Amino acid sequence: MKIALLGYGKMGRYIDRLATEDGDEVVLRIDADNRDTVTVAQLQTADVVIEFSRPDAAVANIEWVLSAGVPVVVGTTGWLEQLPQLTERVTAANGALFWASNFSIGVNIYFSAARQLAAALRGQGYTATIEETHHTEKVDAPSGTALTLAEVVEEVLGHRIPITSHREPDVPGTHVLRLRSPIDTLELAHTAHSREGFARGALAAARWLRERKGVYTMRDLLGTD
Ligand SMILES: NC(=O)c1ccc[n+]([C@@H]2O[C@H](COP(=O)([O-])OP(=O)(O)OC[C@H]3O[C@@H](n4cnc5c(N)ncnc54)[C@H](O)[C@@H]3O)[C@@H](O)[C@H]2O)c1
Ligand SMILES: O=C(O)C1=N[C@H](C(=O)O)CCC1
Repeated sequence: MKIALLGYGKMGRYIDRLATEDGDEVVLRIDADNRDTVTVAQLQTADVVIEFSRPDAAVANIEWVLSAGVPVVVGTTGWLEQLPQLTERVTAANGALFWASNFSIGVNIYFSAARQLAAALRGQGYTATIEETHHTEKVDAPSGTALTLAEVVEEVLGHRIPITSHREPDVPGTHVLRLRSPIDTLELAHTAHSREGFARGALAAARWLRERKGVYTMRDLLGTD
C-alpha cells in the first residue's frame, strides 16, 4: 500500500516506522513546513492518505484530500462537530473517509464495555463521570476519546457526563469512567502504554478503506456495538 502521511509529528512518525516494517511504502511525508508545496498530483500517487495533524488543520486537510479523490484516514481530534457537513461532502464527491477519535482496538472494545456497564446500572442510582490524562503537548481538551466515551454512556444513561482533563509529561492516554452511587463506585479504565495501538489501528483502517466509498469508523471495521 502506498501511503501519504499528512501530519508528521509523533503519530505520523510512528506510523511511518510501522508501515515500513509491514512492507508498505510511504510516498509523502507532509507537515506544517512543506504542506503548501505539495500538489494534488503528488497526493494522487498514494493509495491512501493518513491524517494526524492539528484540530485547526484537519477539516481543510480532509477537503484537500477529497478534492484529490484519494481515500483519507483521519486520527486528528477536535474537529468532529464538523463531521455532518464533511459526510455530505464525502457523499457528494463519492469519496472515502475513515475517522476515529482513538484507533486502538483496546479502546474500541472499552467503548463497548462502557456501554454494557452503563446499561446494566441504568435506573440503579449511579452517576457517571470521566477523567482523562494525556501528555502536556496535547492541544485539545477534553480528549477525543473522552468525548466519544461520554457520547456512548450518555446515549444509555440520558444525562450529561462531566469530563475532567489532566495534562502530565509523557502520558500516551489514560481514560477512567466512574459510576458512583451512595453505596459504591465502579471504575472502568483504559491505559495506553505507548502510541503503538493508535498507529496499528490507523494502518488497519487504511488497508480496510482502500477499496471502499463512504464514511466509516472503528465500529464498522471491528463490528463492535
Ligand atoms: N485517533 C487516534 O487514535 C489518535 C492517537 C493519537 C493522536 N491523535 C490526534 O492526532 C493529532 C496529532 O497528534 P500528534 O501527537 O502526532 O501531534 P504532533 O503535534 O506531534 O504532530 C502534529 C503534526 O501536524 C503537522 N501540522 C500542523 N499543521 C499542519 C497542516 N496544516 N497540515 C499538515 N500537517 C500539519 C505538524 O507539523 C506536526 O508534524 C492530534 O489531534 C491528536 O489528538 C489521535
Ligand atoms: O496524544 C493524543 O493527542 C491522543 N489523542 C487522542 C484523543 O484525543 O483521544 C487519542 C489518544 C492520544
